[in-house]
Amino acid sequence: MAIQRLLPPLSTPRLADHQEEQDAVLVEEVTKVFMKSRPWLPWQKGKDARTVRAVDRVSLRVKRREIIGILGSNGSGKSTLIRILSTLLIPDSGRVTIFGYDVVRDEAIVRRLINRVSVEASFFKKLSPMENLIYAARLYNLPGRLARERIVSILERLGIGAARIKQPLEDMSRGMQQKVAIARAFLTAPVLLLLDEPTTGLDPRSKLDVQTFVRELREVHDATILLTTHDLEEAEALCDRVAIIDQGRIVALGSIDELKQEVMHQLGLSVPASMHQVFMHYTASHRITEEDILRYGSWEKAFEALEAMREEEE
Ligand SMILES: Nc1ncnc2c1ncn2[C@@H]1O[C@H](COP(=O)(O)OP(=O)(O)OP(=O)(O)O)[C@@H](O)[C@H]1O
Repeated sequence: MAIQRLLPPLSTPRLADHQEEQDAVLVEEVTKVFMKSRPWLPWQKGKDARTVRAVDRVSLRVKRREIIGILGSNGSGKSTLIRILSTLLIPDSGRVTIFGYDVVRDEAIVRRLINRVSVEASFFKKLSPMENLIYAARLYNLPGRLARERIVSILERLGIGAARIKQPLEDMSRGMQQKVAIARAFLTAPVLLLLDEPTTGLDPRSKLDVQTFVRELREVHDATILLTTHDLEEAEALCDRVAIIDQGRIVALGSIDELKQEVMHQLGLSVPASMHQVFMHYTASHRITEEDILRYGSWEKAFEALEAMREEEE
C-alpha cells in the first residue's frame, strides 16, 4: 500500500555496506535481574530483599525494516528489554547487537543509530513544545528552518495547534506531553526506533496519526521499529510480528496470523483465535471474564483495571 507523505523530507543516516546485511537487532540469551528491597513498610522490616527476573534468557532477532511489537502484562519486562536495547541498562548476561554493534561495548555508535520514546521522556517543562523540539533538533544537527517546518507539521498532525506550540509544556495535559515526546522521535529518521507504549493515553485520532508516522518511517526511511503496546488492535494493525512476553520470558513469537492459527489449534477452535484470545492464552496470569468486560465497558478497560488492582496488591 502506498504511504501518504505527510512531513517535510529528511535525510536518513546511512549504514555502511556490511551493516546493510546485518539483522537490525540480535538479542542472545539476555537476562536482567533487579533487587527489590522493602525497607519502607514497618511490617516488612527485616525481610530479605527479593530479586525479580525482569528479563529472563530472552533471544530475539529483528530483521531490517521490520515492525515488531512486544506485548505483555504490566511488569512482564517489556520496558526493561527496551532499556537494554537503548543502552540505558546493562544486561547481567547475554548479548545484544544493533546492526552488528554491541550495546555495551559500542554504546556511542549504537546511540547514534537509535531513538527511544517513552512516557518518562525528559523535557524542559518551563519551555514550550517548539523550544524543546528546537533544542532536540540542534542536538541532532537538523537545520533550523527544516526543523521548524517539521515540528509544526508533526505537532499539528498530532492535534497540537499553533496556539499551543508556544505555551509552557508544564501547562499541558499528560497526553499532550506524550505527543511532544512522539514528535521528538519523528524529528529525525533513526535507523532503529524503540517506542515504549507510544500511544498509551492518546485519543483515537492521535493514535492513528502515530501509526501512520511509524509506517512512513519504515516505508520512506527504511527504519526498523520495535514497539511495546497494550493495545492489541494497534499491534494487529501495525506489526509484522509480535513477541509476547510473560514474567520476563518470550512465550510466543510470530506474525499475527501465525499466532491466531496456533491458538486456534491449541484451543480446538473452528476459526482463527482473536488477538484477545491469543494474549490471554499466552499470559496465563490473566483471567478476564465476560462479566469484567461488561463491568468495565471493554476488554482493554477491564485489563487496565485488573492490572491496576494486581499492582496495588503487590
Ligand atoms: N529499576 C528497577 N529496580 C527494581 N525493579 C525494577 C526496576 N525496573 C523494573 N523493575 C521490575 O522489573 C519487572 C519488569 O518491569 P518492566 O518495567 O520492564 O515491565 P513492563 O512490562 O514494561 O511493565 P508495564 O507494562 O507496566 O510498563 C517488574 O517487576 C518491575 O517492578
